[in-house]
Amino acid sequence: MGTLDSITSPRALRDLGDAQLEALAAEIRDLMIRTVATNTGHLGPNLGVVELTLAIHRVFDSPTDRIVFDTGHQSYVHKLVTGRAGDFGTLRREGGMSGYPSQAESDHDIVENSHASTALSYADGLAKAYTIRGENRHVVAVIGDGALTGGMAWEALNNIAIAKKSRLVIVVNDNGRSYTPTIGGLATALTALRTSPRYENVLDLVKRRLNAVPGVGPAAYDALHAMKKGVKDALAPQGLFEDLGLKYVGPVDGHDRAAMEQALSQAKKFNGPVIVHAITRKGYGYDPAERHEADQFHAPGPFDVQTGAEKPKGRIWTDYFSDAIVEVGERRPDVVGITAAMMHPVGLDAFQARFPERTFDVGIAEQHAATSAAGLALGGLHPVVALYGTFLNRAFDQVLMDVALHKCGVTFALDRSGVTGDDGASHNGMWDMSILQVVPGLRLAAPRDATRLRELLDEAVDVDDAPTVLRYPKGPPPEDIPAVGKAGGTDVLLRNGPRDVLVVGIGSMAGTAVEVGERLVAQGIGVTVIDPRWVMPVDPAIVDLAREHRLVVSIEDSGRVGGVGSRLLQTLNDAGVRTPFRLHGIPQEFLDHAKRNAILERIGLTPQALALGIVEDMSALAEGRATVDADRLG
Ligand SMILES: Cc1ncc(C[n+]2csc(CCOP(=O)(O)OP(=O)(O)O)c2C)c(N)n1
Ligand SMILES: CC(=O)[C@@H](O)[C@H](O)COP(=O)(O)O
Ligand SMILES: [Mg+2]
Repeated sequence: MGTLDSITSPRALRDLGDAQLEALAAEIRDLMIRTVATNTGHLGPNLGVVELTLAIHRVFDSPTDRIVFDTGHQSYVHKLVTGRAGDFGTLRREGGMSGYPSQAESDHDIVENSHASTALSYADGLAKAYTIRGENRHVVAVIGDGALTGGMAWEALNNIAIAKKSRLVIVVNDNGRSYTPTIGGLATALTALRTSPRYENVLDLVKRRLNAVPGVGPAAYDALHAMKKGVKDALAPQGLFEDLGLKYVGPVDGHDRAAMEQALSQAKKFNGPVIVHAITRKGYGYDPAERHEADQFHAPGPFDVQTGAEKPKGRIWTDYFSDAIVEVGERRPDVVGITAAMMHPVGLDAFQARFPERTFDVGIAEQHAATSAAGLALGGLHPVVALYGTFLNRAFDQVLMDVALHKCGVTFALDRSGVTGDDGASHNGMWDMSILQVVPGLRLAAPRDATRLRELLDEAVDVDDAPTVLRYPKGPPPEDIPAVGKAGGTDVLLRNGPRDVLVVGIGSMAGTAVEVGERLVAQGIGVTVIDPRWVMPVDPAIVDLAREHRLVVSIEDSGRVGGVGSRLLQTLNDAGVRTPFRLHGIPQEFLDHAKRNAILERIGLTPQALALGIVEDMSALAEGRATVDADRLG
């Protein structure tokens, strides 16, 4: 029975002595390592915030004081000390604990969105609300150095700096990395502050001298603080936070829990906005994570606890994109690659190794990525911006008004599109094919397999007068799905019997569509299965095919509302084609975390469920029931 089991509330942490807290930290690390080794998750980030989180919960009183985690991937320790240690074995399991804060799990959790750089804005709002309501509550925001490279964080800081009554403590968890080392001027400024030895040595010297003086009291420490400010002004580079008018405490060793508590207590006393700059190491306390070259076990797959060796995983869509973009780079010297702090996860690392001067990591700054890509295109290059689908959401206006309005030849490669599953609601790439439908001139492709990914990427980078988008899911692609014919630019994947049902399989759902077709054939229903490849603009050949069939069914791994199916339906309406239409996609709701296949099963995007639905639709048609018109737009 470890100490952790006795921590049913964070207040219990205050009764523990130093030795018990040391033991607790070790117990927490051990549990996280063993659990993530099988469940997967964000081990590196959480190993780096053990002492920091314990200190926060000992100085502040959650949930009266609110704790907001930016991105939320580093909230395991917080969960463990807020009464959820017993459930930790269900981490990222369907029906189990989320890998991010969850209001449904605990009233200690408040922000669930896993999109980075939002915490300071939430915290600004919360602190102002408590001030206006006269509630004596502190807000503590934990934000990583990577998340600080996101524009929203600076929009928030600009406001927080003048919100003098906000009892807001911002803990900058500075481990120098996003996945890879954090880039940019901010990282340089943080590093300068973190590593100015003269600043540290002078302060230690002053502290030692003060301690040697008998009867040193609080006045002397206030004098030390004033001196520290003077020292910092004199020796350390001007803190960019102080230039904004924010109080600054640090840098503090984020693994020295007592030092963190002292800094947090000092910050708490300010009763106004203040930054506590904590220096930590990602993966701290687990050698395989600390030594992990690529990303210090940011989000490892299953691994061996003893050695840290990750279980080998087969090639995923990302790997095929990685190979294809290098080949494009070989033949097209004008093609450049852009990532938003996810060089390896999006598969641009090989391109970077081959073309370092043509690869840009812009930090967690998708909006800047999109508009700087427009600049690169206006300057005569062809940028390929590689993102996760869900993170394109925040750059929508940039795609619309900075890229498309100017007809810039920018290609967006959206990995993790469709249902991703493990990372919960804000990570599913289920929005891109809806929001991009309204962008004039934009061309959107959804490859069904690795061969089509390569083909479509080649076609996309040849378009220099409009934005092009490729979107593909998490995980391994299917075996190649050959076409048996063509209709316009559309691949025909299966044709059998009379023209009863036209099944439009979009991207990763093309394979499912073929299986649906095969089931229909077995039921004596005639079927044509097609893959549009380019889903925007709509291929006129599909309108002709729809006219010739008795029922059209679209299947997409994207939100139903405003997606490709909706666009196709509207196109048919506009062409006066009244063929009954059934539209299948992801229900427009926030999906709880679970494995991708389990979610697809639950929402009916499986060959069995889809085929059954079509058989029902066909009999409804035969009996003159009008249900299949339910999806027709007015
Ligand atoms: C808008 C957005 N872009 C990209 C990501 C992917 N992502 C998750 S964590 C992370 C790195 C975060 O670095 P940092 O804030 O320093 O936290 P650390 O992992 O170092 O604790 C990134 C890029 C995201 N969650 N949100
Ligand atoms: C927190 C975050 O946004 C990323 O770390 C994400 O969890 C990674 O997802 P994949 O595991 O699909 O690369
Ligand atoms: Mg970091």
